[in-house]
Amino acid sequence: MNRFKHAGVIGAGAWGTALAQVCARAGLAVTLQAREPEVVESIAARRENTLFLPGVALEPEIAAVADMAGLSSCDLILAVAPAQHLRSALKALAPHLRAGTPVVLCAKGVEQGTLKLMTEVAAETLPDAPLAVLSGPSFAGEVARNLPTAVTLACEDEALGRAIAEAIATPTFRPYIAGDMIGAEAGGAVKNVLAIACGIVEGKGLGRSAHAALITRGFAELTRLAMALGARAETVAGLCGLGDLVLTCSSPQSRNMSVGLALGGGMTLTEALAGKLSVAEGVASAPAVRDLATRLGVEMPICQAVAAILAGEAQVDAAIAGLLSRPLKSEA
Ligand SMILES: NC(=O)c1ccc[n+]([C@@H]2O[C@H](COP(=O)([O-])OP(=O)(O)OC[C@H]3O[C@@H](n4cnc5c(N)ncnc54)[C@H](O)[C@@H]3O)[C@@H](O)[C@H]2O)c1
Ligand SMILES: O=P(O)(O)OC[C@H](O)CO
Repeated sequence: MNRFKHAGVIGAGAWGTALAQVCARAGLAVTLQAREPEVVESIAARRENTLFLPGVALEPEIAAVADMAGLSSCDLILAVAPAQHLRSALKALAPHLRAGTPVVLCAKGVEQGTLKLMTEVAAETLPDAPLAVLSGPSFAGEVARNLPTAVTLACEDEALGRAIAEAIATPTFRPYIAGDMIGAEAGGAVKNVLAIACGIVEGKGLGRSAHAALITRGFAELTRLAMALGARAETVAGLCGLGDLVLTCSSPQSRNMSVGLALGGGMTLTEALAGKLSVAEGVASAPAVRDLATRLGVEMPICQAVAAILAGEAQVDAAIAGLLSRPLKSEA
């Protein structure tokens, strides 16, 4: 029997809307909180999120609300606001959260300034809420259309992790349970920065060999940072780390890879982001990942190069030359 009956989803971007679809298909009542009035209106009037997930017919169980107060009767919350806005979203939720309600963190990023992971942000804003992390290779459009997807559902409380996974699983959406929340969130945050690098490689036409080298050496960076943060190696080798890195570095469907493609093709960052409503988390997380690596003494040359390019401190060609001319070293 499902322990949960009513899911509240914070953030009606593409991923929040896709996860609302998953929860509805899993048999839960769903309230989707949207920041934009036009999203609430389009879902109510047309059963479609015309702003962030156009063309997908939404399940009848999904109700959209503007105010966090609309989530007060939910017994499970999925927090899907972008990483840089998670703190303000959870602060707004706090007065309406029922005691003991688990909060599943679904954003992939590191908070700028504080350099905090999403679990740290949530622990500060909702100190009493049980937390879990949902992360893995999953394009919103594919999940919303019911294509097969597997993700990591990480929770320190194994029984709670299992209960959440059972509540949201469907025949096409398969959460694998893990105990390592840090590994799950570190993988998702760093892969976005690496996807920008992969986009640059593609945009510059550097070839499949360079692409494979970048994914592999990028994974080494991701693993080093995650381990320094306290993650377990087997978590980052799973769906939320390696799996998501492979997906995001392999398809222009990725917003992060698209930014890299534009930069590699000669656009400035401003040009690459112009007119985009959707979020490319790696752009905001790159400087935070770089600063976190410096603080922890972790070598992350690819992420550092991406941060320097995004900040206008390095040109693309010079950054690539810099990476290729690093002293030869042991692969391990
Ligand atoms: N789209 C995907 O395929 C996908 C898949 C997995 C994880 N994610 C992650 O989910 C998170 C949300 O991404 P998305 O794709 O749903 O977003 P999106 O790009 O589709 O939409 C942008 C979102 O940002 C919100 N937003 C903009 N300004 C804001 C502000 N000032 N305060 C609060 N919210 C604001 C909007 O309301 C909207 O929900 C990100 O961390 C992303 O990495 C996305
Ligand atoms: O479109 P992106 O680059 O934000 O990637 C979406 C998901 O994180 C892929 O798992």
